Amino acid sequence: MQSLHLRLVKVSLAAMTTKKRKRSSKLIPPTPSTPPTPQTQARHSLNTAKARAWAPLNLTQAELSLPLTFPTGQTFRWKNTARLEYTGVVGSHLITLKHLQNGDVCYCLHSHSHPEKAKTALLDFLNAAVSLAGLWKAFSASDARFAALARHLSGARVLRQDPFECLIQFLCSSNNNIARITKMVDHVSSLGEHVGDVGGFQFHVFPSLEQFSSVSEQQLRDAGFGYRAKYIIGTVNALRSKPGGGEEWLRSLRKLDLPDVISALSTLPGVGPKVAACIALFSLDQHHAVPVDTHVWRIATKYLLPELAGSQLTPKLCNRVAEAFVTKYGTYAGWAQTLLFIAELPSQKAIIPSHLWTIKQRNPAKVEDGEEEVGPND
Ligand SMILES: Nc1nc2[nH]c(O)nc2c(=O)[nH]1
Repeated sequence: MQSLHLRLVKVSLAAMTTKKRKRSSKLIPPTPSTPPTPQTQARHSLNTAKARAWAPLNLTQAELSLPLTFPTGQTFRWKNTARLEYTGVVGSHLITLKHLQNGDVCYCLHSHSHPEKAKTALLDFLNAAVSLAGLWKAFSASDARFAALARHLSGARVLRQDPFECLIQFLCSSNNNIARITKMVDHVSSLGEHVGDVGGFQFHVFPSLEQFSSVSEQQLRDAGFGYRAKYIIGTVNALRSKPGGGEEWLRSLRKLDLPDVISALSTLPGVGPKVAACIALFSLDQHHAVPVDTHVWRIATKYLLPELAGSQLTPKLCNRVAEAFVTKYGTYAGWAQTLLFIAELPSQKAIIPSHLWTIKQRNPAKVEDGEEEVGPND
């Protein structure tokens, strides 16, 4: 478990290059939405760091590693609130998860209301019904490199996020790095109801589509969102025009087949094939969705489709890569992609033997570029 902690420290340091700090500081800190009410204040005092009530979750570290699941690019809402502890909001429930000495995960609710509902929502959010160890055994049997990486990155799980929350986060993610995306997501999150503070972080329920309507493109631009402001507001407007409600429309995509899900998401401003695949995988039960960007292309041309090395990545080749992943790993190919993607993050390099690295040396010019997409520069 010690090595997991070291890794976390590395994640924070990786986000602190001078240039990135300069760019990040352009983002105006979010204004708190509603001041704490007597109810929320009472809620905070229910579970102070000293008097927390922890309960087991029946997930071992091989099923869920918090440091490999939360700060590695699929959600930007969970905070590292203490050593081997992460806190976030699922629905309206403020929850802290932590690893015990033996690696098992336990949880603590910061409110006494609806504990059963909160636990059910948490298990759903964690995709707990899917056996990660079982999947990885199968992936490892068909791929020796996957097997070698899996030994070092045990417990990197795919989440089942709220689709609207996932969509807005990935609109913030385009050409962006984890530190800056997190600031943007914190900013918009502050539009939602404040549910508590833990470890010095403020937590909010993710704002509803209706709450997003109170923000203008200019306000987001002024807050440092750049061109993403237009996409967020355009998407909010497109969703608001859906008969029956935009959040319901998004949730209904869970019942469709992957190509229809990608087509539907692609009608929203700012959603291209990669962002659509991330939303499909991380919130819409599309376990074989495979996000393809330059980082995944590099992995694919080195290990899966060497005959394509040297070609230019086109939308057609993106599909070819996704198909190659499905051929190799099957109906949960997106879960395999997640491990291979995480293995590329520099924050993981300290724990992965160098013979397993795809990139042997980082390109200093790209490291300087704080706009680089989530991936090997994070
Ligand atoms: N597991 C993955 N996480 C991601 N975050 C992000 O921006 N892209 C990816 C990805 O391809 N896989």
